[in-house]
Amino acid sequence: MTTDLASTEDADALLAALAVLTRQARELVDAVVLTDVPESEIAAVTAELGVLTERLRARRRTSPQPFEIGPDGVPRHAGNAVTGSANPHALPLVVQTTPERTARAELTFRPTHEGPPASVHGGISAMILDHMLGHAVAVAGVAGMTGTLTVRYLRRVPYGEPLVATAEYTRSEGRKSWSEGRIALPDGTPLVEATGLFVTPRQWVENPLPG
Ligand SMILES: CCCCCCCC/C=C\CCCCCCCC(=O)SCCNC(=O)CCNC(=O)[C@H](O)C(C)(C)COP(=O)(O)OP(=O)(O)OC[C@H]1O[C@@H](n2cnc3c(N)ncnc32)[C@H](O)[C@@H]1OP(=O)(O)O
Repeated sequence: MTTDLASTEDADALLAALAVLTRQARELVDAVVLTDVPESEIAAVTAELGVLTERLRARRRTSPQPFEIGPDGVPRHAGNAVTGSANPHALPLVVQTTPERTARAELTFRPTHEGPPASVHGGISAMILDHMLGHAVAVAGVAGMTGTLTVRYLRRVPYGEPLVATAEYTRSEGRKSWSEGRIALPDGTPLVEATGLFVTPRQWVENPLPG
């Protein structure tokens, strides 16, 4: 059955409960990646998880929680793959808009993000930078879809250590806007740098994102 739960239950209470479930699901993913229990225990846990998965499937949405303007006036997207409080796949990345209207996020990758041994997968770093660069153009008032993302990997990205991601809008030409950003150590040493070109779809020009 497909049901829009938000229309039948208090939306904020539902989102809060989903956020708790999502954090637990991330714990589960981390536990799966690092578990060293014997095969029989793996099989037993798998069976229990199958039952729990079916309980969640009892009522299904047609798509993840939507992009919307929250009660505090700040845009939120609980279903987003990078920032979503209701998406276990999300880090989640918590992006701040600085007074200078740049994007800043403190983040710590986990073992589940491993690519090369003991390092974060390059695609994961690119995903985080895509979002940071997109946030930077959005808060500059020229939100767009990623057209081109150029990533330069300077140093291995560790997991389990606090890092800082920043991005800023640089310029626009018509519906094309550019931003640049980086993931760095807390002392500012850059690990990965990126430049992005974002294209504002024609229909968004009339109806831009708030910011
Ligand atoms: C107080 C606090 C406030 C807080 C506010 C917070 C707000 C923050 C909110 C939210 C942040 C969200 C951050 C999200 C970040 C993640 C974004 C993604 O991952 S997006 C998914 C991946 N990208 C796609 O799926 C695109 C798929 N492609 C398309 O949809 C189209 O191709 C699109 C829109 C990119 C272009 O389509 P057309 O029809 O508009 O393009 P045409 O009219 O042909 O071109 C316009 C110009 O752009 C160039 N162009 C088009 N596509 C290009 C491309 N791929 N690369 C380079 N140039 C391109 C063209 O050459 C043309 O340039 P010429 O005007 O001639 O100079």
